[in-house]
Amino acid sequence: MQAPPPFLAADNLACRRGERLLFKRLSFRLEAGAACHVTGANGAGKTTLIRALAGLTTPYAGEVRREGGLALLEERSGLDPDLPLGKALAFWFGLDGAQEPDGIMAALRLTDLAEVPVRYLSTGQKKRAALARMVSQRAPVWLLDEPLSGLDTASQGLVSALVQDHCAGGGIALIASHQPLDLPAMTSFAIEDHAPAEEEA
Ligand SMILES: Nc1ncnc2c1ncn2[C@@H]1O[C@H](COP(=O)(O)OP(=O)(O)OP(=O)(O)O)[C@@H](O)[C@H]1O
Repeated sequence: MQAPPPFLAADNLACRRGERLLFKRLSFRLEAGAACHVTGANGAGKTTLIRALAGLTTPYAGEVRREGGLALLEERSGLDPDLPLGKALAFWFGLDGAQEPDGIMAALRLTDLAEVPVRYLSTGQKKRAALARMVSQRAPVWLLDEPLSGLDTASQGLVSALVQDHCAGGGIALIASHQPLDLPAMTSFAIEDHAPAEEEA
């Protein structure tokens, strides 16, 4: 039986951190093939939104609904710092049942780094490794928190191409980034547009 088409929806979402209400009345629905860019200044609540969408934090109000598996790219990659990159990724590729681990390594320009311990990798190299892990999960719904940070221009282009391919194949991508993104047919919203009035915050 064919899987139902993926979607990701937020209905009237509100999230707090500590005493502060970060955003409220945030609603959207992303269908198969959609890419959405969430912008916002440091501390505006992008990570909080991503974590709520991933089900890692309980929203203060509202609901998240989703059809389809989820892959999350966040600051922590989960890669063992003491293992060579190839082995650290192979652990996750095994769990994820990745079909083409060599192809994923090559696509993210990691092949030549396979023997380098994860802790020696540069920030950008670690980010590309985390992206490889995410791609290997073959989940239709991608949540990416600051995927461009630490990447040079060429690698930023790589991320855009990956997301574009994913969406062209019927996937969904929600990308939180304070950096500009250039993807065709991408929607976007600023998290500040959902900030509560000062007396509510
Ligand atoms: N455990 C906590 N208790 C209270 N406030 C917190 C907690 N964690 C984060 N915050 C605050 O919540 C706000 C939103 O944080 P969040 O990480 O979602 O922002 P962000 O938009 O992702 O920022 P950045 O672009 O800097 O990563 C920040 O002002 C932060 O200081």
